[in-house]
Amino acid sequence: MAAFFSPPTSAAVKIIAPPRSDGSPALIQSEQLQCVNLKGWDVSSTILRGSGTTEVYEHDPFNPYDISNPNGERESPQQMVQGMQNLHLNEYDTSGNSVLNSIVNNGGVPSIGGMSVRVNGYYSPPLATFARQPLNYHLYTPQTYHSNATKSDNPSASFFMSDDLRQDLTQQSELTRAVPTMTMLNLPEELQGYHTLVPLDSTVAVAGKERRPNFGNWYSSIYKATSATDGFTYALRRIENFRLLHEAAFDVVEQWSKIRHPNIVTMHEAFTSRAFGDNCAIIHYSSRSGASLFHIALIISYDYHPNSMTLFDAHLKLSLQPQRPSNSQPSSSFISESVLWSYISQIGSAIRTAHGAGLAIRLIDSTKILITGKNRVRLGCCGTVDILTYDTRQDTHLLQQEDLLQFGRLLLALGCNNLMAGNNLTKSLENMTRNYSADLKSVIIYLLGKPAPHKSIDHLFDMIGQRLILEVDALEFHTDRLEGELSRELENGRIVRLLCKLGFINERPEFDCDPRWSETGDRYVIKLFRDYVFHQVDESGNPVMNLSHVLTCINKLDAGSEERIMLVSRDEQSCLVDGGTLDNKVQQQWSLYVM
Ligand SMILES: Nc1ncnc2c1ncn2[C@@H]1O[C@H](COP(=O)(O)OP(=O)(O)OP(=O)(O)O)[C@@H](O)[C@H]1O
Repeated sequence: MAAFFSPPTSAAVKIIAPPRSDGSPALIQSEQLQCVNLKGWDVSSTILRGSGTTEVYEHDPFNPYDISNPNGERESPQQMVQGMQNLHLNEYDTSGNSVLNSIVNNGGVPSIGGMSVRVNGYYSPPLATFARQPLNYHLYTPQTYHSNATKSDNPSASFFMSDDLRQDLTQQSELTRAVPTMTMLNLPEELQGYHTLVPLDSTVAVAGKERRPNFGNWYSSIYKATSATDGFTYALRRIENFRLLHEAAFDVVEQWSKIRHPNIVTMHEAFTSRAFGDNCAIIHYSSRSGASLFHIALIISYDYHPNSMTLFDAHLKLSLQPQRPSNSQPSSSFISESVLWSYISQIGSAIRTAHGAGLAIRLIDSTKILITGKNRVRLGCCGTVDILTYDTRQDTHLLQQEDLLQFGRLLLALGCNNLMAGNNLTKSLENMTRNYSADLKSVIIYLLGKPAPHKSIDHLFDMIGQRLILEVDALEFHTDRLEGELSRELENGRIVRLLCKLGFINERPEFDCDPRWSETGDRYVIKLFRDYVFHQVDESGNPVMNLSHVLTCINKLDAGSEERIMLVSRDEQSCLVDGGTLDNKVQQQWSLYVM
């Protein structure tokens, strides 16, 4: 609990009566005090102002913050400042002098980070348990990232993460929690510890649609599934009618699952299953039982990246569509050079890691590379071909050379916006010359060159070093942006915590009949504050639903703003002006009843 909620703040409680109609300070009579029913207030530090200022100290034995003695006597301001000597307002300051220094430097008025803070006896010696006060926590985190959202467009927008990021994250979270619909029948309920299977491939989801082998000669499909073991969501690739002749084919799983790379979709495990009841019977040979008939599927589990799309879908699909009428929008457009360089460095880096581990990707294809964020790509099914072709083992060096060729073909297809670009190399390279730099063309020519001992992915990185610097810069800008977004959410977390505290305190049903509860003391002010924030009405009596007002009020409350607000009782018979002390009241009430 303590990790989530902040300790008391140091602002003093101050109640100031509204001025008279002629502007002169109000005189508070004892009858008026009765009218707002001060019984039960924490008045130990209450200052009532007006002509003939009255100070009232009433000891509350149940209030841990009340520092007055039972006779109602309290410390003088000098004693209070002396009490401060034991304090560290900044809990991270180990010098022991931070508060004293700030008092001295501010002419006797304590200040933190340039802001004056009012000090009362809450921090005096009898309450040593409240000595550590991380007040910095209550200061605003300034926005560090300047987004396009301007306050004038929508004042509350600056409090929240940007719309595009929120939309992305919401969609991802929604897709992660998606459950199968009625049209997704015939899926196993349980599959070796995975459940709630949802097809990710449209060809599986649409029943009766004609299918073609889509993974070499195999039929493949992919499902989102939840693991019963760890509760995480995974992508299960299913290769239909797979014949596992050697258990050793799965050895490669161990190698691939160890590879953690930001541009490789991590493999977790592989197994065979009959749960799908694959409709082609196959012969399964086992040395112990001999040949047998099984309907078996190979299942490989990978990290699930919600809302991802393949490079093919993103860039090449439209180019395959029949020509549209001339007056319609162009069906495809060329990828910008910077995006292509970004793909080169990301995919190149993934290949480099795999080759460094003695592995080969073996399938660098636009339909198997996922875009999982803005220009963020990941190789999607590393290791699957290794399992499928275990029986026809090949030299790793040759396979790695083949990776480079496939990489070159992919770049050519993306650059020419044509899946078949590799079929006419000369024309495709001419195309590239027209649209892209000579450097890019050289990279593609290098990758498409004949396999040779010196040809390697490392050499490719020697060629593109300069471009990598730009990629690193772009990544760092992106990190800055995300950190900026995160700092906004930090503020929102703070607001939610405060709202939770208000919710816990306001109108607790168990005290409903107790007049000393919500209609008295700090609770009453907190209740009126809640009305002030949420239940205002306009001149026509319609509710004011102004989110900015709510956020501003809650932020001011949390920061202990000195601003004074008029709180009016529901019967409009009494009103209070609170001078920025609500944060203490909320904290005290919260601590009294919850901690
Ligand atoms: N690990 C994954 N996490 C999340 N989604 C994935 C993952 N792997 C694939 N997908 C999604 O599943 C869909 C189908 O993937 P698949 O590999 O079958 O490619 P495809 O586009 O259907 O190609 P093909 O025409 O060869 O079937 C793709 O749109 C892809 O975005």
